[in-house]
Amino acid sequence: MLCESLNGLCQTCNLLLHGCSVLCYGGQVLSWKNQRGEELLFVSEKKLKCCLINCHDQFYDYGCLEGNGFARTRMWNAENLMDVTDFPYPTPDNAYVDLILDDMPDGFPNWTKHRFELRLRVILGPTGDLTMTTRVKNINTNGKPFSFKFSYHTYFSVSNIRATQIEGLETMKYRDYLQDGGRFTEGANPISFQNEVDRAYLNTRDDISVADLDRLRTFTIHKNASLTDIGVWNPWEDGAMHAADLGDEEYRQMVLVGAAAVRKEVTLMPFREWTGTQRLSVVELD
Ligand SMILES: O=P(O)(O)OC[C@H]1O[C@@H](O)[C@H](O)[C@@H](O)[C@@H]1O
Repeated sequence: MLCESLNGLCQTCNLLLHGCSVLCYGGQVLSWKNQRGEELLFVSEKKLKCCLINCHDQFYDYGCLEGNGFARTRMWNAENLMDVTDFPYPTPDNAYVDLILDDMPDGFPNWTKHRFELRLRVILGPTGDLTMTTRVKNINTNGKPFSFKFSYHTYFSVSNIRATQIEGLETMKYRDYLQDGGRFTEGANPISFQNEVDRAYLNTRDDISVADLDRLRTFTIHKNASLTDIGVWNPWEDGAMHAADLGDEEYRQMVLVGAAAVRKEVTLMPFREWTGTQRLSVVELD
């Protein structure tokens, strides 16, 4: 692992020299490349914030908290996790980095009673697979449980959103955040994109694919059982024009598909922990 300063502001940790780079700001994976050195993740040219795998918790119960959680806008620290517990154990042919966020978030009046520890391990495997495991631990000393929801925001780079399909979510139930979170059932075909999509597919299978039909590239997300759901988002033209952190045309080159636990809140008693793992792999035909 090699750590360096980026713009004097944020520390990045590079896993191997070419494969992957992780940003301490927000606990985000900034770059994941294939063997030809091509970037597989989407990075907005407009702002750093819209980069890639955005690991964060959503503490929905607490209305005053930032939308989409606070972990993504906090500085995490690189710190090796000594007790491995449920974390995938790094082997000699893996490269990995451990990040921690355990500060009390300031300015969240309804959250001040709770102390938590968030850890993220990012592993780059010998075949280029990228595994992220997040552990949330309740370290309250006041005997109180807390509840949260969680999602990985994985921004895949695609050549053309109109030639992008998601496979594995057919016939699944989903919440549509563009229709007040209403529940619907997906049709029998792979998902394609003709306009804005902002959904959480519920209780999905564990392997979901994102096919870039123009580039003959297929990403697969493999998730563990504690991540029951899959979030899918593309803001389309109007949404991109109104998003402060996305260029007007950038919606064409990205799709957010990430493992999540949003159907039900996770409730943790003091000193209990929860882990959620997603592994990304890519297959290219040319
Ligand atoms: O910019 P972020 O935090 O990655 O979020 C992008 C989108 O992610 C989706 O999952 C949310 O439902 C949207 O509301 C949100 O705008």
